[in-house]
Amino acid sequence: MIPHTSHYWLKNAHVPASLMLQSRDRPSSLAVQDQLRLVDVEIMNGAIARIIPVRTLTAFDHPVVDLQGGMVFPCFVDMHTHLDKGHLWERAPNLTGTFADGLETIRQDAEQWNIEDVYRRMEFGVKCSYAHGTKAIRTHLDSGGALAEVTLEAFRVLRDRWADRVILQAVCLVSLEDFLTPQGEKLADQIAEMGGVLGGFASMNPEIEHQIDRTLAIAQDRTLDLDLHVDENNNPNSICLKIVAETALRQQLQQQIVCGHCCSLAVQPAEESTKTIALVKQANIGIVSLPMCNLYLQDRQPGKTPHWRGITLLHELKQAGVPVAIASDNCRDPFHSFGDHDALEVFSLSAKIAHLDRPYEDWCRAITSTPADLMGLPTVGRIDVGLTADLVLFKARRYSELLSRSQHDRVVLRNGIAIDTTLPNYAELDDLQTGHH
Ligand SMILES: Nc1ccnc(=O)[nH]1
Repeated sequence: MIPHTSHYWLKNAHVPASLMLQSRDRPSSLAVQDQLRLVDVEIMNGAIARIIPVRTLTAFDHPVVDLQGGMVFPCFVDMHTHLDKGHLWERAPNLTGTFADGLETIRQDAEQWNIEDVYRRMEFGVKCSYAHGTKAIRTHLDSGGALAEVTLEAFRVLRDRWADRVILQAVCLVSLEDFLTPQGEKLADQIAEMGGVLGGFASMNPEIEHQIDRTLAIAQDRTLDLDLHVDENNNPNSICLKIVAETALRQQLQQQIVCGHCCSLAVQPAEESTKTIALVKQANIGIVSLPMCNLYLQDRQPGKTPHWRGITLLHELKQAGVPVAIASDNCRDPFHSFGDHDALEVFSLSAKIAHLDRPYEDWCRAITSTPADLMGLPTVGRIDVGLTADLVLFKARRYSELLSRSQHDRVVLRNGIAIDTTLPNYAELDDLQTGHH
């Protein structure tokens, strides 16, 4: 379908207005309900050369692909994953599906992790992600004790081998109390050396204020951005997000903070959550929600029907001007039995879980330009003249069509060239599923 030439046109493309800077002054050509613009896009030498309203040109002097109104997205950004844990469900299933058993199952399995095992499972995840149209991925890496040697090294090799296809960012994942110890300081140094992001798991305990204070100070010292797991529970007394925001304001922290999960915000009284959201906005914190994993883990009690959806206050945060992203989180591991690293599936399910369809507005930014900005990648996740032609082309012409099918026949362009979107075969990992146990 895409011509083998470096100069061609994509004609009749429906592009979300909010993903194009230059779209703002042209409301007349929007497909109003879904806020899409119908445009012709000129691709030249791997980049976007021109974007013009349809029927501006009557003749084209280069090959033309007529998309017939199909939607075009920029390549996706998946900003919260756990590639190191991925694809070990068969050897480490979570038999109750609870968060506590997820933690314990991983703790046991990780005793046997080595670089090859972690590398191959991580690369499997990256292959899926790339084939689905993702261009940038941030992964947390379990880094407690000796694990850091394994996960950080496997990550470095993966990042370098995939550098021409996927931008990979690493975040360490330890309990925040580790940052009160010399080992935590050493980990922060390693993260700084590899250009990573400082992360950890915050949960309520008598020392939490001190732990958060120290973690933020360590990041400030090394000019590291932060990406924390906070309040991944349904306990209204879990207020780590609020403490992070207050601490950042008090320290006048300059680094970008992202907080993931923030589930308990949704079960707090409105006067509490409103105050916290205002602090989050003031502290310039970005929020990433993990709707698929939290739907799986939250409110799980064996034999009982779940009552709540596990997501944070996506709408209220966004209305307050807080950058809100959504991401995959865990795939086929003890924290989430499913998942294929498909950002479109994340968006599609999130639209249904969180009602991102009333209206669709600019929610498409939550898997594209918003996480790109939070990851410090201002040219990724949008469609504009001069940017690389990294695009995902769908047959679907409207959101109702886009979000009703898996879109497995999508075309992914990287540098204007269609890539092979074949997914890796699960059998590639068979020898790892039995090797340890
Ligand atoms: N949701 C999660 C929490 C902590 N660790 C994970 O891998 N996933």
